[in-house]
Amino acid sequence: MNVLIWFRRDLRVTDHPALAAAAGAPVLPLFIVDPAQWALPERSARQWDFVAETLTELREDLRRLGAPLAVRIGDPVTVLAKLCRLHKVGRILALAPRSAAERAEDRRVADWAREAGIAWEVVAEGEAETVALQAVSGVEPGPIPSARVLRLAEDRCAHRQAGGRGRGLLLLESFLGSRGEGYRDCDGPASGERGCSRLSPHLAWGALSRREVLAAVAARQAERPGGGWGRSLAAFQAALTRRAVEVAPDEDGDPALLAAFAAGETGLPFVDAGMRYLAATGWQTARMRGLLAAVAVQHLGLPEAAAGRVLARLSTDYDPAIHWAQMRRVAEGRIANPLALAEELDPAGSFTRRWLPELAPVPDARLQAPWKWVGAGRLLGRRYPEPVVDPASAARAARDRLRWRMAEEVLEGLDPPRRPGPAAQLRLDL
Ligand SMILES: Cc1cc2nc3c(=O)[nH]c(=O)nc-3n(C[C@H](O)[C@H](O)[C@H](O)COP(=O)(O)OP(=O)(O)OC[C@H]3O[C@@H](n4cnc5c(N)ncnc54)[C@H](O)[C@@H]3O)c2cc1C
Repeated sequence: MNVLIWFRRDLRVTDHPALAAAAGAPVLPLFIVDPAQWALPERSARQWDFVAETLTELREDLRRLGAPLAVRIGDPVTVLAKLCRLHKVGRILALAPRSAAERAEDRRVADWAREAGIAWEVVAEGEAETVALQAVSGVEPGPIPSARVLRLAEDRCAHRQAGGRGRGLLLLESFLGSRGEGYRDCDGPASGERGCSRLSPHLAWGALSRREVLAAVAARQAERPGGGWGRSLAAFQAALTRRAVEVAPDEDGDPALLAAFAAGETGLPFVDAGMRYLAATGWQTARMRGLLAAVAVQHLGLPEAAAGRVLARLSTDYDPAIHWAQMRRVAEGRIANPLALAEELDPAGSFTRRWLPELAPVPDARLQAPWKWVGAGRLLGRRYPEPVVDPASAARAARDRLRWRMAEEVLEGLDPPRRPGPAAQLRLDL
């Protein structure tokens, strides 16, 4: 019986139990580009470009094993139905879904498959041997579409990470070989660029499996059990095994504030520098993402969903299963202090100055609060915006809102928002 392997956020041939389960039968490996998913506001061309590069490499890896990847554009059920009919497929295998949207899609596929008399199996992630494949004959691989073909808006990201498993493996090697030693203390926006693993887009799209990265970490731990390496590897392991739960986005917010936040034009220099860095690279450290999300939700009062969509669209590694859980954690967490955090993470101001060249005339002492500078009148509202909120009173208002919300939830008999425990806490300052 011909077997179709449906690739989704598992773009690899190693550690792929669904591929291994199909061994012996003719297989049709498939990736479906669903235009409805790619039209969502949290999706962007930078994400697709990364995926397209990863698919190109996956196609080559699968071709070497014996069955190249087919790529089709369309609604998943329609595409699957057509391919099953054309190529006499009787069984479809896929790895388990990770997000609510994927789980909903799986329910639709299961209903259709039952009606159509096709076996539909979801296989759990895990270790698996890479096996030689026999291709279903007569399948046109089909082009991997460009972002333009998918009608994704133009999206300049000058320093985007390149896709492909090979790139991911190189990052893993350099991280475990040298870059990772100071990982535990690398949460500033400048040090994090080199000191973090930068594996997130590769993990988000499954070009590397979490299991194989954890196995490589364990091997390194055996070589370097203590000291800086020991602490950093333990912290990295904790990040990799953090639970990812999706919280569905639902609301919109004040369009002017949202636009200022998205453009890095809030008038709060460290926040704007962080947003402009994210826009230019598609990546940020966890601590900076926490600050950006916190300022958006707490100080600017933007709904979690609207702020989350802006951050998601700019992130090459957007992963719904991680992203919305983190947004919720930040929204319910401690109130951030962007000025204090700027002082801690960018004490010399070099990161802020690099991404906000218009602040060149502002002296160091006023860099993070240019409205207090005597020359502010020549700069603010002209080359750089006035702050859209006063950080201190916005923080007080956010604290009051959070207290009210907790009180209301207790009155309604619900659990108050859980505060993260010390180990998991985003280190945002009060
Ligand atoms: C508001 C907010 C939104 C976020 N959205 C995303 C997202 O869409 N995609 C994403 O991959 N990460 C997201 N994160 C988590 C984290 O910021 C990134 O994983 C990290 O910055 C990616 O860089 P890295 O690969 O160098 O991470 P490293 O620090 O080297 O960590 C290694 C891997 O561990 C995993 N990881 C790290 N932190 C977390 C976490 N808190 N929860 C679950 N897994 C984690 C990631 O897969 C990451 O690649 C978000 C964090 C916040 C605060």
